[in-house]
Amino acid sequence: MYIFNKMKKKKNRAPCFPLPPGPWNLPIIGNIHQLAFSSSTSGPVHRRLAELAQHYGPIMQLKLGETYNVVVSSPESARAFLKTHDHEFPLRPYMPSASIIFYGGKDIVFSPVGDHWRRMKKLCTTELLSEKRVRSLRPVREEEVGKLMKLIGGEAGGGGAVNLSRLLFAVSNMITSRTAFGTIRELEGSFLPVIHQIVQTLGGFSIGDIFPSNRLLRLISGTERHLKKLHQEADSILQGIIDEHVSRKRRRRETEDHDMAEGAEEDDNDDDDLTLIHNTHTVQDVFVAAGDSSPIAVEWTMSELMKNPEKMEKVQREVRHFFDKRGEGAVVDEALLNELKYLKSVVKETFRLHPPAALSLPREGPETVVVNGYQIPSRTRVIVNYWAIGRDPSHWTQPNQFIPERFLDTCIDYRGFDFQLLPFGSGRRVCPGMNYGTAVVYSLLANLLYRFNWELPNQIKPQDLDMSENFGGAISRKKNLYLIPIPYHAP
Ligand code: HEM
Repeated sequence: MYIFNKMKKKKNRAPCFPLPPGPWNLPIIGNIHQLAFSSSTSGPVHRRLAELAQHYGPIMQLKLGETYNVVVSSPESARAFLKTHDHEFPLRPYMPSASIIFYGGKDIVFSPVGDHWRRMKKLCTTELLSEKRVRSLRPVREEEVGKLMKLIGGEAGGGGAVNLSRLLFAVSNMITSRTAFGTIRELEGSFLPVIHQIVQTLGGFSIGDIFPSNRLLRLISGTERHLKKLHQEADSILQGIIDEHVSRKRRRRETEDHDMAEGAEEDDNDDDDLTLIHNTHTVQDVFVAAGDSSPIAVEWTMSELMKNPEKMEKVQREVRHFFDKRGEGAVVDEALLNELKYLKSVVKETFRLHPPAALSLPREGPETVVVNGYQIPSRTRVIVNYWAIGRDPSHWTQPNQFIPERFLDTCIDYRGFDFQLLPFGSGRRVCPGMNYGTAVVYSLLANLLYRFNWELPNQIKPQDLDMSENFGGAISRKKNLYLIPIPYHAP
């Protein structure tokens, strides 16, 4: 509060407006202790922030180390920051972890809104990840998901449990690999663990990120060394893949030129080449953003369905009835999944309860801004708690219960226009990978539900399934989900 008050005295201010309310803070550490030791429920940061917001309100100030933060926790306040005042918060704060890992913040995620960001985002939304492009990648998804179903079918013979979490992460990265490089890379052993660790560091609450000016702290705590190592590993693997890809393309072009010189017809079917991008920043963004979020969404959906067997039965009935009409054991045709209303509601309900990105990445404005009657000083980090918004009791009845039916008679969607459901964010920094991410989620789920029945191992009762969360850039299950597949329409 002391420093916030000091900021109030600065010249560039709106003196008639108060700062947002917030808990009292200690010198140096600020409110870190309130995040570390909250009163009732213990748990990851997004839960603690939601708990504090119940006391201090949906626009709440927090000082964390050297940083000034405003946490936004209701649909109305999210609308104010992400729509009305969106343009006034164009910057990303300096976060040493992101700067080390993401090439000094030159990528889409960490660069400020400006010409460079606009060019990259346009490339993503209109070309690389557009609806048309995502549709054209359907055969890749269907093939990889098909392989996974065969693998699970093979395992099912033994009657044991499969580590569904691990399989989902692996297949999602296979799909991304083929999408990005046009080929499958052996990623599981080397690259995926590095990407996974990178995602975990991106919560924005590491010691280095809340004391950004204190390099000594980063050196003593070893975080700088750890981050540099992660960056070097990811960069050298990516560079190797990209170099190999570029030379493969060059060789192909030379062969084509040679063939044409010999009189053969030009093969203009460049769609065969699914390659998206040729620079390490963007490729790393794609792997970090795409790699974890889609499998996490499927992992949570399967967990909720296992916990709620009657919902599982209902969604399986819908998927099976729909595809069985097309012949027993039919191919799960992705193009038709849009017609499955209950499956769609199940996915929305999972995004509401378990948004893979529980908190937005922080943004800040160069000027002091007044939002909903509060003064937000320049350079304050604005963090939106998407997790808390999805459970806001003034918008959702029985907010902590898994009730997909609530979406059957509404047109509330997750595309960023309904502020009570923001798993992909909203406004200018909305997720450009939404079409790609949801296509993978629907394809995986429909197949898992159509082809297998599922049981919990070790006589675990549905109500006892552990739903603990990990905190990081994406909120996955703390413990891997193990399930026993029972073939139904197994391939
Ligand atoms: C289920 C899947 C996904 C979910 C739930 C998700 C969620 C999000 C959210 C909430 C944001 C905004 C974060 C904020 O407010 O600061 C975001 C941003 C972003 N996402 Fe996704 N995402 C998913 C899949 C993907 C995929 C597949 C890609 C790329 C292939 C992707 C690329 C990005 C990028 C580049 C940004 C940064 C945009 C910017 O800062 O301008 N996402 N995502």
